[in-house]
Amino acid sequence: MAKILIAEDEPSIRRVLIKILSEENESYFIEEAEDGAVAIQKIKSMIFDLVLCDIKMPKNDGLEVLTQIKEHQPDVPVVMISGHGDINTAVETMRMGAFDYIAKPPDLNRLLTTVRIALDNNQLKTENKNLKKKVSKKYEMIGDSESIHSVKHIIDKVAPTDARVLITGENGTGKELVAHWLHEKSERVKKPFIEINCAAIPSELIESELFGHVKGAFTSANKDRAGKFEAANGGTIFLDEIGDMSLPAQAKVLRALQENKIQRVGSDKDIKVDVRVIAATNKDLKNEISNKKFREDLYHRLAVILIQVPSLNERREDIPLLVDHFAKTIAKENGDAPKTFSKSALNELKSYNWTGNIRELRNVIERLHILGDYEITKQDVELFASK
Ligand SMILES: Nc1ncnc2c1ncn2[C@@H]1O[C@H](COP(=O)(O)OP(=O)(O)OP(=O)(O)O)[C@@H](O)[C@H]1O
Repeated sequence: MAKILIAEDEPSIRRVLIKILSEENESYFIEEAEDGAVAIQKIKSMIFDLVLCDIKMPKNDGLEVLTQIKEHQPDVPVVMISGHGDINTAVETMRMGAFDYIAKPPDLNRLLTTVRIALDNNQLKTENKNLKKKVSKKYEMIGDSESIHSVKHIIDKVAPTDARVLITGENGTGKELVAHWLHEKSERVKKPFIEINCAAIPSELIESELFGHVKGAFTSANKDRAGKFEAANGGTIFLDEIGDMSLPAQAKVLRALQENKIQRVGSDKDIKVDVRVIAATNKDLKNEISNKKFREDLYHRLAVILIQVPSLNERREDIPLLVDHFAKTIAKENGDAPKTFSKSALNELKSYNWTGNIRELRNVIERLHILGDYEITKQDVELFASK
């Protein structure tokens, strides 16, 4: 249900506007203000999705109302209503942040189109904001240990540069989280962050996945297709599980890194790309190099900056914080009130020998939440963690 404020001193025009809008959509909730002062008072006490605002009004004019809206509800779209001779002022209000203006007497079609666009725009903005909030919550990096602080410190130092980063660490230690923050804190943030799990893609498909292909390059290539490198142009590509990439694909990635150019599979045309590369692996790449499974030259190209993400066991002091974080998020996901673990329960969780994978800790908290068991013993932890 959209909440609309109509600020207009001429009763006949106010009536027409209310009629048009109510007929357009019965669910619109419409508030009226007969002068600028009433409009300002309503703006201070209610949240609106749209304001239609006359320019000439007694007490406070449309410009003053607009200024107040920008101060109290900066995101709400404001459509100004201008009479004869107000056109210059109407244009001025656009500079002040008005969404649009319509002339008096209001033309039905123009009014409805403007209202629809303004409301859609507003909804999109709100959805975007919520999405952003969700994304940053999802990527929260919890921890106060020295090791996690040093990871955060490197992220802050390295993120704004274009340096390539190799992130190492056991499964589920938070490598993806680190890659995400390197992008988020860089100037590339408004451009794409493209992730590719090299272990999950069959080796015969990885080249086409990374670099795209042209029609006819192979049997199922029935049209030209861009790959992830092109999709990430201007942004960041995150090559997760790079240690599992085939040698031919490694050779192609190496060329892309050396020359900032790629070729789609089946084409010899170079395509310039500007992509920052971040890679991650849980493998010991030095070992893989000795075993001829990973190219040494590629390693050196990738590992300009090395970030070693500590495993959970190396930062046990963070366990109570993580437990609290997971208990809260799991409770929220289930629509329950968050509960807290006792000190002795936390100590049991802290002293358990985890695999290092943070997901394991989260799973245990989830099981305990489902059972409503927040008072746990060593045996409980062992039982739940080993499941
Ligand atoms: N410091 C942290 N604070 C809160 N959650 C974390 C932290 N580190 C990791 N996580 C969570 O643990 C899970 C595993 O993290 P992530 O996927 O980043 O690990 P990974 O090392 O990339 O895993 P994999 O090796 O399986 O690719 C995710 O749900 C992530 O949100």
